[in-house]
Amino acid sequence: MPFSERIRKSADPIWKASHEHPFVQGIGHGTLDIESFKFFMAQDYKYLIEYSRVMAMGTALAPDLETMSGFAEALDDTLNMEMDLHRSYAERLGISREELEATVPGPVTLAYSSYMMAEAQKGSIAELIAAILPCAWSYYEIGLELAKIPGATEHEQYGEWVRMYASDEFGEIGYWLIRKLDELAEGKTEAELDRLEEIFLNTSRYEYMFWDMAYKREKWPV
Ligand SMILES: Cc1ncc(C[n+]2csc(CCO)c2C)c(N)n1
Repeated sequence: MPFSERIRKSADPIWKASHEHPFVQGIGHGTLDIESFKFFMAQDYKYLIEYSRVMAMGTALAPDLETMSGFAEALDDTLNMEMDLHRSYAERLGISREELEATVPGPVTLAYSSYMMAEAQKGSIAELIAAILPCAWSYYEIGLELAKIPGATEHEQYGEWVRMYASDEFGEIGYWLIRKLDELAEGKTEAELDRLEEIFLNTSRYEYMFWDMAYKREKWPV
């Protein structure tokens, strides 16, 4: 069994909880409170800045040109395609560019992005990929699931979001990371694989927490 299949299986209960979360279902059915969506997009914008730094580290740590170029491409897609979605939604929803950039990261956003960065700084490309993979892979799965709901891709507010994450272009980034991790997993000891699985499970949990904090518009308690 490829390593990606093993970790996807063990993360299944967490991923199911994310798919069923009222925030995710609310996007698909067009019923999500727009204030929660605005909150999410602003927090996500800050998250994506940190995610981009991790991908830049992946570019620097890459052992060969093919891997380097894959990371550089994914980095470009995040900064210039995915974050464009956030910038255009923000404009439409009345959030200025300054406001977007000045968003204070909430507790989950900060914890999630700091954890990814900490794993990336340990220096192994496999750990870095294990940390960022749930992000790219789970959004594609969610995008595809939501796109099956009648009317979801055409919804006035959330249709564009669903179309972007269900797109082949986003799928490709996820599949590329999966292939890389499977290649890197070959020849690793069971203890090393367990460690990669633990990282993958942790960022899968953070993905769930991110949906939940956006739904509740969670702020710092003091
Ligand atoms: C919390 C959070 N998790 C995942 C994504 C989705 N995402 C982030 S980077 C990337 C890969 C290509 O750029 C994808 C699909 C997000 N936006 N926010």
